[in-house]
Amino acid sequence: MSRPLGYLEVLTKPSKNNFVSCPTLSGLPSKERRKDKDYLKLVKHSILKIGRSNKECDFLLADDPSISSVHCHIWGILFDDSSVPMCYIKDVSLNGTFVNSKRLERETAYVLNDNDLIDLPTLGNAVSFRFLESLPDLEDPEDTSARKETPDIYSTLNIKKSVENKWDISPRIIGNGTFGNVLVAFKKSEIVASDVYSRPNFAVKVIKLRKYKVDKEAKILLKLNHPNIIKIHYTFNDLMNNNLYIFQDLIPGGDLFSYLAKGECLTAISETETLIIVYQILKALHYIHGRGIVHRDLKLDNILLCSPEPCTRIVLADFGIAKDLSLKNTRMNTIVGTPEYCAPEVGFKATRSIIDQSCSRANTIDQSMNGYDSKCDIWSLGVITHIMLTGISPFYGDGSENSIIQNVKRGKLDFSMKPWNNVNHNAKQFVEKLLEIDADKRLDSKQSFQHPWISRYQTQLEKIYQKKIMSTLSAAEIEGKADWKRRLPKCVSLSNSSLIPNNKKQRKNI
Ligand SMILES: Nc1ncnc2c1ncn2[C@@H]1O[C@H](COP(=O)(O)OP(=O)(O)OP(=O)(O)O)[C@@H](O)[C@H]1O
Repeated sequence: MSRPLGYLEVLTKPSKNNFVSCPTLSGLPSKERRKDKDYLKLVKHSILKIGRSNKECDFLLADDPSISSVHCHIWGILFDDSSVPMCYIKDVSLNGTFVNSKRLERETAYVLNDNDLIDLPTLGNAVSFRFLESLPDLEDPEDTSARKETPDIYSTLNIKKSVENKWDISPRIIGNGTFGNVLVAFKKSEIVASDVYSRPNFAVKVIKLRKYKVDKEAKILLKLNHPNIIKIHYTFNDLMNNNLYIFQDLIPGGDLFSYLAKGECLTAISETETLIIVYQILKALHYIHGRGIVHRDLKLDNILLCSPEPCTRIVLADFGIAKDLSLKNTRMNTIVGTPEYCAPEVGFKATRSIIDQSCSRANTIDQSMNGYDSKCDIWSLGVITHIMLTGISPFYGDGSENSIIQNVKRGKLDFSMKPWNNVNHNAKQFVEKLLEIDADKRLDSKQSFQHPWISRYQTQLEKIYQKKIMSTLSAAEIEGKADWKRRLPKCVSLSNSSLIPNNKKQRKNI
């Protein structure tokens, strides 16, 4: 059973009806009672919902009309088993959710820190929770000696606490990869600007720059502006320490790999959920390929979710080895990427010199001599789609590079495997067309949209896309364009004065 990623101590005296079990948490130990206190557990990638609707919420506040049917979402993300969980809160209400007396921007996720106080304004007594990273030691609650010493991340990673007096970097690591660490960051100007509102969170990727290498990732990202591509706000090159800082949106739902990972293996998701993700990745690929940019490292880990649930907005990240061909329209030759997702024409470092002319991929050799183009991203999308539909990585074998190479050489997909049983014929054909060894015959991003698996549902997919994107972009980004206010939950609106945090200092400032 997965360990809790955090706890909510219920500070408001609960009435006997206000805790309900919910479908996402059913069967899991979602509540714990200790010394007369109730603690709600945050379970990996399950969203805990608080509000008035007994159909949708895990914690029910049915008696108070100022609470929205779903008032706020709280969830935890675990990057991997060795990392510290990240927990987030998002307000989706009319009357607001407050953390440490500051109101949260609606539809925007915020990182929760140990001991944060969460208040929901009501007509009667405020409803309050305390967020805890772990449960207090009940034997001796005052004893802090057992608590973990947090290492000094700044000196361990050799990174700055503050950049150019514009950005603060928190010691919280969201994730890490081969090239860098990603941490939570804040814009300094937001401290003054958001006197009442809580400060928005950003992410900063800190990459060790190899000498004489330019910051290609930042340069490419700065050119792009698309809802399914990570948005960057600022970059800073620390020449003294050879570090590049890329400040970007924080995408709070974790990556697709963690989303699919249950226990020891990856699990399949429904065809509809897969379709919605594939549609968004295709939008992003169509956008970048049209501008001469090739990602070259498309994989589950580089696809981020705005929240850990079906139908969410997804965002392509990690343009660390992306290539910009817009200035010089050539093909590429460098062998890069992750073998499991790597198109045959890109080649594998281990075999480029000894590739066997007699293998069924003879044409691949010519292609690899001629270089490769943006279709390498389409192959990777084929691998990703295969995994989402079946939980199986098509060429993974025993995971070694040799085994992957052998499997890619054979290029055979096995649709007789059980997980394919309930998958629609069009979906299988789509995967086949993306995992076509001959890159010339492989679909490109435009043709992929025209494949029956996608085109048949185009209207519905576009509707879901517009709705989901509108609801997950922050209010500021969609201001003036959206009708999101009309879609607010039906509940009693508190007067403006009731929205002021119940805190003297705050009142003075207003
Ligand atoms: N903007 C972001 N918001 C939230 N999480 C992020 C963000 N950027 C990256 N991450 C998390 O950090 C992880 C590592 O980031 P990234 O892939 O950019 O690093 P990398 O060193 O280039 O990785 P790789 O080894 O895949 O090349 C991602 O898998 C993701 O879980």
